[in-house]
Amino acid sequence: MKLDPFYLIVDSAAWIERLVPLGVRLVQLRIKNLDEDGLRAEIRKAKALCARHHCQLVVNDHWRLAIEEGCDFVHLGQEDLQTANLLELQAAGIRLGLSTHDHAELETAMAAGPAYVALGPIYPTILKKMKWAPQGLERIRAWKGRVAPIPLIAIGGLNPERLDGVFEAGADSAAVVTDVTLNPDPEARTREWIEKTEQWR
Ligand SMILES: Cc1ncc(COP(=O)(O)OP(=O)(O)O)c(N)n1
Ligand SMILES: Cc1nc(C(=O)O)sc1CCOP(=O)(O)O
Ligand SMILES: [Mg+2]
Repeated sequence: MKLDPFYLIVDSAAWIERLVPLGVRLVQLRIKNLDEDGLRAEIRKAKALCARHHCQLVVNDHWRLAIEEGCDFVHLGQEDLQTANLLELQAAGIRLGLSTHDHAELETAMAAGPAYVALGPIYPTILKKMKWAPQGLERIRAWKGRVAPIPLIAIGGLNPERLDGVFEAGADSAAVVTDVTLNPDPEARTREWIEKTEQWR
């Protein structure tokens, strides 16, 4: 499976409405702290927008709502994996993206039959506190050897200047939050990411 090399992660359908029409082809809806009705409405809106703009939607964490809303891709971390029902996800035909941060997590992820594996944080991230030190580019190379032909996503502290290194080390896609959403001009930054990743598309 080929994934787009630019993987945008946002925390609302409003962001999707704003940025996906610019040509984003892979987006994750990552919402924390919203009640079930609110989440369902966000997922529904995101799904409709993504369908309209030919963009692959990945729902973070909320796998049961993703099934109920007819979504086809879910991202789970290792803690999420402990409570998710993989058989239910499989029966619903949902593809699974999984986070990894060390070798033990990589073994767990590979055993779950993922559609992609994410490795992070490659560089320091300001989005959330993490217990792992930055992985660095060599770690991408090591992960690639274990994960291929399953796509490998790099995440954490990425920006357009860091993309050459990340892709040369073997990542298939680069995931980003704050470099776009905290940028003074998110639309211009999104266009920059799309252009910069064109050579790997
Ligand atoms: C592409 C991608 N990679 C990693 C993560 C992190 O997932 P997780 O460890 O479950 O942490 P939260 O994002 O849920 O805080 C991700 N969401 N996407
Ligand atoms: C959500 C997330 N997961 C990570 C992991 O390593 O699993 S790093 C990360 C934050 C990514 O945000 P930014 O692009 O702003 O650094
Ligand atoms: Mg999670």
